[in-house]
Amino acid sequence: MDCIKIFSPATVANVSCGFDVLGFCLDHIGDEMIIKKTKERDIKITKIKGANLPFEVEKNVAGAAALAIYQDAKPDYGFEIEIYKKIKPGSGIGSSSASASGVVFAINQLLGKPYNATQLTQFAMKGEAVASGCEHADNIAPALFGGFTLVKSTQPLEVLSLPTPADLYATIIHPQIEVKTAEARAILPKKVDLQHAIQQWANVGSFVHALHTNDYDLLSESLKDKIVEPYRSKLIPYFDDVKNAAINAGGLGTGISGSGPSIFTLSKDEKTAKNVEKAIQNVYSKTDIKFNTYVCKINTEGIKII
Ligand SMILES: Nc1ncnc2c1ncn2[C@@H]1O[C@H](COP(=O)(O)OP(=O)(O)OP(=O)(O)O)[C@@H](O)[C@H]1O
Ligand SMILES: N[C@@H](CCO)C(=O)O
Repeated sequence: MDCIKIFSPATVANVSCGFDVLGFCLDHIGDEMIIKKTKERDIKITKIKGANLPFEVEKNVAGAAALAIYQDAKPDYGFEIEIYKKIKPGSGIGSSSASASGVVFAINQLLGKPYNATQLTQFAMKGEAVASGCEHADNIAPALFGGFTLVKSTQPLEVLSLPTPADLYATIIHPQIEVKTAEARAILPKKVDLQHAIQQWANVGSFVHALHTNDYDLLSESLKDKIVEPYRSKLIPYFDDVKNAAINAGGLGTGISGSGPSIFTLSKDEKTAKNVEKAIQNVYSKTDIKFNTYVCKINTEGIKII
């Protein structure tokens, strides 16, 4: 195989209680990428459509991730990358991660699949660091593994695949403002209150248990964030109104998607997820902020060849 076209999905990181460790993968929202083998032994980005992003390999997360896997594999050929961006950079639904994880998935296929998903996550993290200034994997892991994931540790990297309850849906609202991950990380406190930490790790444990037991009530009770949301919600206009509207419409829980500004709500069926969509559209349609909404099933497959 000399050329491959892939779909690289959007993802929701943090999932309220699991800052930097929990994430899940969305269906139908995602970027497309075409990667070709070339005779020249280097990495080139030849086309970017849909967003104004750097073509310099080291400055583009796709380029930086591609370099990481390329320098490890040392093939006697190179790769050209075409990026068709559908996920707006700075949206909070894993735009940078879609590029980083998509490119390493595609190059691995062209190399004959020598690497496993954990090794690919490690390479993609080098790309994610270009966007956010630190190597976190909570968007990359769900894109590469599919479904819900928990990043148990980054050094050494260990990713756990969690079960996905069959009827779970996500509603996303993306207000058209940009929140850069690097900036949303910079406003966070370096130390946390012990009482808040106790509640937070109880919620992470409960959330993981709820996924294993299909316990939607427990899942709903665990979707809380005492540590990060109080700081970041200030960057997202009408966040509390969206949260109240989503819960009143039957959503299980609402939180900031990744570093925002997108907001996610989990629901226990598609009908409720669509009612949540209407309710949150109603909040933003009364303002002058442009927005998009999506209702997605949880994507258990992750990145796929198209
Ligand atoms: N291929 C790429 N795709 C997306 N963003 C890129 C890419 N290459 C470089 N960037 C830069 O990364 C930043 C966007 O990444 P950032 O992590 O801030 O947003 P996000 O991925 O949408 O958010 P989140 O990680 O919270 O879901 C922008 O500054 C953008 O210019
Ligand atoms: N865990 C990351 C996800 C965004 O890339 C954060 O919230 O900063």
